[in-house]
Amino acid sequence: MSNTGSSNKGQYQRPSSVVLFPQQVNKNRCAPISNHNDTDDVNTEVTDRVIEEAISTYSVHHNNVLNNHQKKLKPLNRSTILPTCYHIGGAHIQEDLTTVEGKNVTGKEMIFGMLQYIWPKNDMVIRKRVTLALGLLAAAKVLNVSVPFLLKYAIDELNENLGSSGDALLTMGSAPETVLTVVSTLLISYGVCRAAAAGMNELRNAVFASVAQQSIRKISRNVFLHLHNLDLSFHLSRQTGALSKVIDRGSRGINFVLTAMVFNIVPTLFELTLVSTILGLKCGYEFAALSFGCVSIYTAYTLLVTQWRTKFRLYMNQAENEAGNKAMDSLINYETVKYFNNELYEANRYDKVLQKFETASLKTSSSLAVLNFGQNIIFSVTISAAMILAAKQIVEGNMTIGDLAMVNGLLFQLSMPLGFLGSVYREVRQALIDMQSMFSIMACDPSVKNLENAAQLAVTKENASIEFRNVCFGYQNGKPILNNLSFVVSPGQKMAIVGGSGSGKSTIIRLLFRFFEPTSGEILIGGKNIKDVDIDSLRKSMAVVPQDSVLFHDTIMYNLHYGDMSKSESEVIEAAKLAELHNSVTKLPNGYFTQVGERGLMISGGEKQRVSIARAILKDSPILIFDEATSSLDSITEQNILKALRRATKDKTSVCIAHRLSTIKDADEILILRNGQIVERGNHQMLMDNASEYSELWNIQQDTSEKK
Ligand SMILES: Nc1ncnc2c1ncn2[C@@H]1O[C@H](COP(=O)(O)OP(=O)(O)OP(=O)(O)O)[C@@H](O)[C@H]1O
Ligand SMILES: N[C@@H](CCC(=O)N[C@@H](CS)C(=O)NCC(=O)O)C(=O)O
Repeated sequence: MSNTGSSNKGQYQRPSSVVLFPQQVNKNRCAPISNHNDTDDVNTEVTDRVIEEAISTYSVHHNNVLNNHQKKLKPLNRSTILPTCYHIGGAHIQEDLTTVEGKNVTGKEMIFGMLQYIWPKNDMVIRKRVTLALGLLAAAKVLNVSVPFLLKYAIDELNENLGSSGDALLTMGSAPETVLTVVSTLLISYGVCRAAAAGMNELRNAVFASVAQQSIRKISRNVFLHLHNLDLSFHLSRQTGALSKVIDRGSRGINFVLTAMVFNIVPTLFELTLVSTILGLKCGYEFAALSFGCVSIYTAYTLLVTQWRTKFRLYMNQAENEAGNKAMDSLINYETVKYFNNELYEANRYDKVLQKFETASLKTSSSLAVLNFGQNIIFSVTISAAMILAAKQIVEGNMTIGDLAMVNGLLFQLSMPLGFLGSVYREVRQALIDMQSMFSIMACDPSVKNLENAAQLAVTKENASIEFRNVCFGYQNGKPILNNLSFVVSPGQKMAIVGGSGSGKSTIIRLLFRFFEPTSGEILIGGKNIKDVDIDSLRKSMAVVPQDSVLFHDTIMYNLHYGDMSKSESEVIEAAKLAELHNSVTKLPNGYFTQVGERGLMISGGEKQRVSIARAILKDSPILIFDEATSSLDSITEQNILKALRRATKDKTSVCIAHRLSTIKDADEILILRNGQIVERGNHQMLMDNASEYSELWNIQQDTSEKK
């Protein structure tokens, strides 16, 4: 069994902040749907990090067989973890997340999934908020539409009461003071309505922000929990970094779609209907047709141009990622670059990608200019045409000058939310793709799951037996790993498993923990087939010291406490003493509150392994499993640990996987495994008495240690 624990040291550590592009700092906000707040990107990074770490700790714990190259986390480029519309100029374009694809999800399922969060069954507070936000939205739109009306009335009032010379003193109707009072009131109302509409929009944002944030939180939590409930095989076959991106983007996608719907698409449609109806009723059907026609042409033009220019953004994002990776790779290889005097070469290589970025970026901005200019022309032509029509009606005596101002105001206001249509379209499309990835993971079912009404496994020291009955297993069809394996470990006994690399030792542990199901045969614990019992209770009955001790990026105390969060600090320290860790920890600058660093890289391999042992001791389960528990220890520590292990395993059933035979000499039974089959079995003395493979191995190891 190879020890991959120490090799973690060579793994890539993501730099905390490498800002390679100044643009990445200049976040772009989509004004009409700006419910991100300034802390969003920081939070995203933190959430991303926490999720990635938790999942990677999970997969690394159980993923000893994957080689280090596969296990390396793909470095996250900063831009890929920024929320939507914080990316350079707006959307990110879908990267290849095929590694995390799950089941196919229909649009209906996605809408239903989304509604569960925005209109939750048992949360009246959220429902009230959504209703209030919609009410505010309708009120704001009505107020907005009334603004041009107030202007119209003010102009008409002035116009009707002024003399033809325009001299205010030569009023034709009411007294000048009265006219002024009426006009002032109308114009003050104009200002109040404008301000009130803006105020209601802000209030609506504030009311809905909490719904959106709560749904993001709930979704992220649910997906996270779901990921933990999925099979080990799911995690082994997927990239952890990509998984965390799926959660992040998917939940943000939902937020984006909701926000775009509630704040942009639906209100704009509402306003369009309102404006067209008013224009139709008040000014005639030509005006209604004009506004409808304008919006239709505008929409078609925007969608077409947006589709055409999306490829420039794709090139830009690709070049950005490439440049980020090149710079990162070059900086990681800092020493190598120096050894070979290749600084200029590296800079030129980097510059080539920057050139690509520059070209794509220029195309993006010039195509944006085309889009914006075209959109502007469509509205300008419409407004001009509408005013010419109005002027004609005024001349014919069917409309007033106030009506002309009203038509202008209504159409101008309509153009405002439509100014972001292209971005909203692009972002919503992207959000739907992101949501699809997330919902399809949510639709993945774990293949190992509890039977309905599965019984709790109640294992005590007295009945803590383990039995493998004719167990066969293979990870892939046609490649058997365990071959008709049978053995029994009685309560309180210590069994050892010895065998070459790849002989299937760790697989036995994975089957015991029910990370996989045997192809045939049965596994019994405490006399119960583990297939029939509750998985949680099964895993509670065993404590494991894994081959690869990966720690959480927290303090030693936190990592030890992880064995059993319900235990007190003094019990944690007691466990650390039993695992011969206490003395090493007290020598550290912050003692138990020393940070262990990402994946525990800041403490030694031996210390990490003792943390694992201590937390297994803390878990205090009737069955203890050691997968090469002493592999990272020097001989002196090993002796101490062995003492500790003997103490820990006293009265407990234990299974020890070991390469160093000295560590399992006292086992009640030793199994020698080859190609998933037991080739020799017996206790140390019995095996030594025969001319066994074990005795040969023992002698070789004794010779080696004597030579040392
Ligand atoms: N998830 C997996 N998918 C496919 N094959 C796997 C998987 N995990 C392990 N294997 C293969 O199964 C075989 C047994 O693996 P296992 O980890 O049980 O060996 P081991 O005896 O513990 O080896 P080592 O001493 O090197 O840890 C190996 O050939 C390994 O490549
Ligand atoms: N009027 C255009 C552009 C709107 C706009 O300015 N969008 C912001 C993002 S919310 C932006 O920076 N876009 C850059 C781009 O589209 O390249 C449209 O309808 O899409």
